[in-house]
Amino acid sequence: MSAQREMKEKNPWHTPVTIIITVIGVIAIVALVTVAVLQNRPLPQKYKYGIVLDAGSSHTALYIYEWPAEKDNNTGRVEQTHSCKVKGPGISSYASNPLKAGESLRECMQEAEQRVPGKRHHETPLYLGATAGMRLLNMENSVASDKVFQAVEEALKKFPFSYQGARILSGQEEGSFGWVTVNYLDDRLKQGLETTGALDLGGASTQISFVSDNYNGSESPRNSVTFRLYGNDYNLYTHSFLCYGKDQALRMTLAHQSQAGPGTVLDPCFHPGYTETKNYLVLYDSPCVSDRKPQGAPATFNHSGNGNFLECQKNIKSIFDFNSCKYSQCSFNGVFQPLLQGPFGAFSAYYFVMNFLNLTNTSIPLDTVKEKLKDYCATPWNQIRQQHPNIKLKYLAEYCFAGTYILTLLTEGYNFTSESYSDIKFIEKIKGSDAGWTLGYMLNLTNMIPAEAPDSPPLPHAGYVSIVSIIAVLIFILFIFSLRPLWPRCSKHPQIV
Ligand SMILES: Nc1ccn([C@@H]2O[C@H](COP(=O)(O)OP(=O)(O)OP(=O)(O)O)[C@@H](O)[C@H]2O)c(=O)n1
Ligand SMILES: [Ca+2]
Repeated sequence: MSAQREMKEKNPWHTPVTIIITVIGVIAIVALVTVAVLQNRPLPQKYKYGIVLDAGSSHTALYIYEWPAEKDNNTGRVEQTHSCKVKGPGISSYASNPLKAGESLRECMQEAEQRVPGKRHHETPLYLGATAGMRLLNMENSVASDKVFQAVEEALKKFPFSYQGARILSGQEEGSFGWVTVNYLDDRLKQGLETTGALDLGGASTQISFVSDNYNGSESPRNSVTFRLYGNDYNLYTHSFLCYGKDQALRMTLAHQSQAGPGTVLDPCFHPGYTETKNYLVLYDSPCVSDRKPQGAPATFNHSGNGNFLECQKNIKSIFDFNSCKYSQCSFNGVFQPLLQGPFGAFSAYYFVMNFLNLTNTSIPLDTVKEKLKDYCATPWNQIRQQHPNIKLKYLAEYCFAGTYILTLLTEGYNFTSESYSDIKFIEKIKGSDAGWTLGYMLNLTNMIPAEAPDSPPLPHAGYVSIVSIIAVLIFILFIFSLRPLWPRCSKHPQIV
């Protein structure tokens, strides 16, 4: 018994000095780590907001973007939190009743008022950008387009946001901001990775934008846009084809066919059994076709389908000029285009159409895609209607044309081949945000992408805390060892006295 007590008394860790040192040391480490954690804890997130209205030719959509308030220009953090599709047609369709254009936006704007926290309203920038529909209206009747903008402006100013103006985007802006959006959302800009090209198909115009190594902008300066983003220089090729959006391309194809003579148009791009009476005035009411209006045409014509993919493709090709090119290489209509390069994201109507047709998988060989489309076009209209009772008839009737147009534009127009077709991805959203020009437009106008790479802390928060803790423990152990002379002597084999 007494020998055991002796051993206990001689245990060096049980001397008062070491116990006090240990307690003080533990308290010091806990204090140090707590201070480090508290000091560096991310502050409770506060968000800022931005609103962009995309006034397209076929419809207007409102997008709300959100980003952490303290990280305005710190990369890849802006996200779309809400979108609202305005009921009715695009604002350019209200040329004869501009007030209605303003009114049409009210519902989505009220939704935005609900979605953005009240105390942020006054500092939330609100932009409206109009694209090809307003470009065409402006060409046709600039007084009418000014009136539409006036009405839209008055309607938007009634809301508590920071209204930043409504304007028509140039084709270059539309194309290049779409490219910025896609590459920003994919985190390609910040990391200086190979970029993704952008293909946007709207109702009235279409854009192609990509970076190509063999293009420095000198051959066709009007197709060149340069950006310096996060310390990298980009020389972007971009072109917008006015009138080559899905709806205007359909008009041009129809106009081409109706030149054969008034009466009935038997259209291979529409399903067998499809038949509608259409108005010549409506068909030719666009600067894209107005010069082709036949003389002395009757008021209406009968538009019927016979569903033939190859014939449809032939008709569609007739709206492209593949012959004139004063550059080293062209896409079509004498427009310069450098060699295609890299992956491409194809969005808007590219996605709507190919998604409907179940053809978004581009690893399917192009020939198989064409076969499937051929079968789809040949399917009787009655059967199509029965299979898709919930799809808007106007869209439904046009998917055969639209699919054929998309393949023709990509392969004959932009020169994608059976091989490079698989470089295209049909996309709707990237990480929850819609692909389109709106996000890139807002990032640009709010200076949210810095020209130079931002300074970032060398370590993430968790790494920092771990390193501080490990170092603190090491210092403590060293401290204990430095006190060795104070340790009471201990012997390995305590002797029984
Ligand atoms: N589910 C849908 C939705 C739209 N569309 C078609 O897609 C085109 C509209 O594409 P969008 O990108 O919305 O065009 P806008 O932005 O309105 O037009 P633009 O960019 O030319 O101004 C229209 O032809 C419309 O018929 C479709 O086929 N299926
Ligand atoms: Ca568009």
